[in-house]
Amino acid sequence: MTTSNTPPGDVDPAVREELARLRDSIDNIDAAVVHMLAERFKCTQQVGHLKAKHQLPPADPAREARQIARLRTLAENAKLDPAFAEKFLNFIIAEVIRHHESIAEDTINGAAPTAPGQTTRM
Ligand SMILES: O=C(O)C(=O)C[C@]1(C(=O)O)C=C[C@@H](O)C=C1
Repeated sequence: MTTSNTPPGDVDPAVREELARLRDSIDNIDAAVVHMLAERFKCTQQVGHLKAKHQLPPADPAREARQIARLRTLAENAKLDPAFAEKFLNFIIAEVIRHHESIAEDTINGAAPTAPGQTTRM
């Protein structure tokens, strides 16, 4: 593997162009990921309110196990490391559970509800 630190000015223009093209795609994908995550959190906020209202536990390990199994299969089919997919889902779900707990606490304390998309109160 070459690890030489070529100064930016010395890079072949064709290489520079290809890098810029790939980075444009990466930026588009990152934007899509952010928008999809925002939509997912809008759904989970509603789940959090529903669970709090009906005194359901924030976490549902059986549902998580099904999600992980499904995502690992999707990842394998998409040639994505299933262990990474599982870690990523667990990371997101941990944040969701934190939100659910906070909504449940606020519901018990009669705090003002958070606005859609807002995860913490001002
Ligand atoms: O489906 C639920 O019950 C949720 O609360 C959503 C969600 C998720 O983010 O997908 C989060 C926590 C649960 O442990 C399982 C799944």
